[in-house]
Amino acid sequence: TRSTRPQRMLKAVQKNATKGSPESVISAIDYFCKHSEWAMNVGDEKGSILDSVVTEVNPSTVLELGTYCGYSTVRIARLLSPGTKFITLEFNPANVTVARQIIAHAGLQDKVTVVEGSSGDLIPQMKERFGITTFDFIFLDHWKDRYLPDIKLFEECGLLRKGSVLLADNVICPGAPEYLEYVRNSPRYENRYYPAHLEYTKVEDGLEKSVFLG
Ligand SMILES: O=C(CSCCNC(=O)c1cc(-c2ccc(F)cc2)cc(O)c1O)c1ccc(O)c(O)c1
Ligand SMILES: [Mg+2]
Repeated sequence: TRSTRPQRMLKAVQKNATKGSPESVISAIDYFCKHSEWAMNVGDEKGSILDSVVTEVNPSTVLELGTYCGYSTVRIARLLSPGTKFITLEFNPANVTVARQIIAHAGLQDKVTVVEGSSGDLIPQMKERFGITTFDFIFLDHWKDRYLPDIKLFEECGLLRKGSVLLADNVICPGAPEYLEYVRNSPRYENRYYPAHLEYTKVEDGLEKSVFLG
């Protein structure tokens, strides 16, 4: 049967990227998406903004929602200090399989734990299953209609501390209007919008950074 787009992306990484080099894995995926097939990775423009926020926060605990093929997972993991606890959640088991191989090709398999399941089920298990008390940095890039229920879940589960940073992809396209309204109208968050474009296109998109004030 016909291969899937994530499987073709993995083949492109295995063919064109140097094993153990996160930068070459990132470049190979961006090249594939620009010249072969568009895919919903955060991409190079928004990826550079992600890099700058991760570097600024220098987190000890990180959660990513929406691994997909592991592109942003590799971008984040390559910047983390040794000993950082990094967990990424993916709903689709086929994507988990591809992501683990792309992360391994980058040599970053020891830096991150890829967990299969839905965020709604897994977020309440973070403390007991992974020994997390709070997250310093959270990257939201999964279903756009899950951003709002999941940020409320973080609050209810006590997974945020004063200064925790949340960065949300696609707040314009496909859009997360209810999430934006919530964080921008809540006195508990300080927000900043980073204008950019939908990965590999000229379509308007952007990232919203929200700092929890406690
Ligand atoms: O897609 C999902 C939900 S998780 C991925 C969320 N991410 C997105 O949806 C997402 C989408 C776009 C985007 C797509 C089409 C456009 F025309 C414009 C933008 C861009 C992004 O950067 C994104 O992050 C899923 C569900 C069940 C499964 O079985 C599975 O394999 C996958
Ligand atoms: Mg996205």
